[in-house]
Amino acid sequence: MSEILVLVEHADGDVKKVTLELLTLARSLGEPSAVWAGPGYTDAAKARLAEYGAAKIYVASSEEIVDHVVAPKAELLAKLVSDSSPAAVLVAATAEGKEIAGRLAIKTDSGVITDAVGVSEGFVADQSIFGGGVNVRSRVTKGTPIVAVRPNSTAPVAEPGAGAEEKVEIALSDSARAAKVVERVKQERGARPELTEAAIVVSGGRGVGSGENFAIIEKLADSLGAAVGASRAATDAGWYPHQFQVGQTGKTVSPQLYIATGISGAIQHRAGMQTSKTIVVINKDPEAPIFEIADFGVVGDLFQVVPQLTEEIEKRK
Ligand SMILES: Cc1cc2nc3c(=O)[nH]c(=O)nc-3n(C[C@H](O)[C@H](O)[C@H](O)COP(=O)(O)OP(=O)(O)OC[C@H]3O[C@@H](n4cnc5c(N)ncnc54)[C@H](O)[C@@H]3O)c2cc1C
Repeated sequence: MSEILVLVEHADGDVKKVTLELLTLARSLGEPSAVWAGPGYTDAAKARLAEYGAAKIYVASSEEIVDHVVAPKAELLAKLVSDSSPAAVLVAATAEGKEIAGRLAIKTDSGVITDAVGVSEGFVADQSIFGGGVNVRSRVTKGTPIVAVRPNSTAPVAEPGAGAEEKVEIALSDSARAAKVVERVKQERGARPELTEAAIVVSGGRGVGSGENFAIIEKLADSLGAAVGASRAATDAGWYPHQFQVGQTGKTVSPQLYIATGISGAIQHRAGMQTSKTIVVINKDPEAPIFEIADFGVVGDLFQVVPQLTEEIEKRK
């Protein structure tokens, strides 16, 4: 069976959900080999990768890999492409993943497709463009297909693989060492789950009215153990940080439950949340386009509905 390399995204030793999605996708195309770059590899990480079908796990755990943000990972993948001639390489379409994909394409003289939302037989990649208005199918015609797949495009499904470990030594080139990390400041992580990995997301839009008012969105989110998201209108107004923006130019989420409050449902917002399993809308305008994709809708003032909903949820705990 043809080998598909999957670059592992990990933080603090934990394998990120997007990697489980990529392994699931890779299983439908061939035999996945996970590629772990940098320190932090543990037995738990190995078990997780094998649980989702990694037949092989390449481990390059040199500290040096994280001393130089992106370039070493591209060099590592290029070495593996040259050594084992895989049928394709899948990376997450995160900012870092896309840069690695581009560098790898140059190094291996291959074609690259970014922001895919699916990959099917023959490595034909689906891309959803113009805010989900147009679907494009593309195929790499030169070299090893390199595809950056958007998080939350595939539902992760466990199916065990052999998880055979293979250590990889890599001698970085001078150009990979040309930019070195001089300081790392860890971002404060609150108690809430990470936006793209959360099972429930509560988002607020322009209807929330101010940054202070986002407190009621946060309260509802906390009552459900959810992440908080925001529309671009809310982030552009400075009411909520940009890293929480959902949509075409923000994050793509696909939780079990998405609660949209005070959001009209512009196509660019929908592009980032329309694959959520259940969508609940709270909006005072019954004509708001977001109701078109709602499973449940409440026509009402969010300043009345949201606190009542939070209170009811808290009572039932
Ligand atoms: C290139 C490009 C990229 C973009 N990328 C993104 C993106 O990634 N994400 C994104 O979100 N947008 C994006 N946008 C912007 C997008 O087009 C919309 O402008 C934006 O999504 C609107 O945000 P909103 O729904 O919060 O605001 P509005 O469209 O103003 O809607 C506010 C809603 O709140 C409701 N409301 C008001 N008061 C209350 C209340 N008290 N109770 C209940 N409901 C109330 C109103 O009825 C209305 O439906 C992008 C635009 C462009 C051009």
